Amino acid sequence: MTKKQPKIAVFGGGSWATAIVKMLSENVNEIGWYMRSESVLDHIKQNQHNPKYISSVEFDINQLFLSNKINEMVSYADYLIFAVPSAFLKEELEKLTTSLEGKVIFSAIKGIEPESGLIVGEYFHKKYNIPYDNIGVITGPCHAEEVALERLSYLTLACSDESKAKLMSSFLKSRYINTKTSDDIVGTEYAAVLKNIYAMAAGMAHGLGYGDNFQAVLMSNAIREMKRFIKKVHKMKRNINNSAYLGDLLVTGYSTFSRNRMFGNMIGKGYTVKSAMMEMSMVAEGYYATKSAYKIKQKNGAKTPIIDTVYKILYENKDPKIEFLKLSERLD
Ligand SMILES: NC(=O)C1=CN([C@@H]2O[C@H](COP(=O)(O)OP(=O)(O)OC[C@H]3O[C@@H](n4cnc5c(N)ncnc54)[C@H](O)[C@@H]3O)[C@@H](O)[C@H]2O)C=CC1
Ligand SMILES: O=C(CO)COP(=O)(O)O
Repeated sequence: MTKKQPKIAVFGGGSWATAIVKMLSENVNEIGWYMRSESVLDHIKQNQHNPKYISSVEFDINQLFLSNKINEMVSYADYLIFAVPSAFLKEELEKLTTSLEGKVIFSAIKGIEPESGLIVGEYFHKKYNIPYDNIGVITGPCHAEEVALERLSYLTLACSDESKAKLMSSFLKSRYINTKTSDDIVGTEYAAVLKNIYAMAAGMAHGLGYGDNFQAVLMSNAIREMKRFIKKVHKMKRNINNSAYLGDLLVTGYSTFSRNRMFGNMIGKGYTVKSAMMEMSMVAEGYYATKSAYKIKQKNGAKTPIIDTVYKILYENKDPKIEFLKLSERLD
């Protein structure tokens, strides 16, 4: 007798949730997809694509179980993938009346829940009593736009229970998606959060007129800073040069698809935080992450000149030009 395949659902209606549903649709017969907007769901049902995010991706509606009722979707699924921006996670989860007991939660969110200052895995563990063996992370250098184009991409699936990481890997792997598993759920999550801050720094530098030579030094310093930071929060043997850490830093720091880089670029060019936010139709997680990461590093004493610089510019209204001059003297 073949083992029953667990039911899987994606929570979120943005670019990344849409890309994840696409990747799953290569392997999974029925995928649950929750998002808040009923009108977007109706549009998907009628037109087979998400009207707002990576709308070039076409879905086979027969493969989708669509709902804007979060409790209905939680009851339906065994494996829950969250791809809601971190700033809205708490608000979404507060709608839950259905228990999360026994569910396996994978976070595809690359951010820190702002109110608690916790990475998403820790948030589910501490606030919803989910055991760490039932928590996983979907990460890696991967932009939703390139998934839509079916350009070869690599994901890392992290979970302390290797069988769950492998199962998630089998759901996502395809002709254009390669997967790898890891047991570093804390380190991979922090890396995914921090690289957004460094990508904002890269964007700021570009907006200020620094060139490729400077960016290479910035990225080289960023990976060392990331290593120091992660070692303070969760010491274990890891290779920081792996794709989930260095790879994701590089794609976000260099890609024109990166929203964090775009946001930083606007700040470097002289936009205020408010005007840069208004200009963006998508989420730059690094903005929120900077505040949380700065607080964490104040507690653990990690040396983080790049995070400090970005924090001063975004939250203390300091002049990017002056702060980058000071930073440039600290880089090597
Ligand atoms: N876009 C990408 O290539 C990747 C994104 N991620 C991560 O995925 C997460 C989601 O990002 P994207 O899908 O790219 O975002 P997006 O910018 O494409 O979409 C924003 C999403 O936030 C939702 N939203 C806006 N206001 C909301 C509210 N008040 N309550 C609940 N939801 C609200 C929108 O409906 C939309 O679904 C982020 O943590 C991001 O770092 C991770 C890997 C790749
Ligand atoms: O995480 C990402 C790529 O791996 C997406 O980065 P941005 O949110 O900056 O677009």
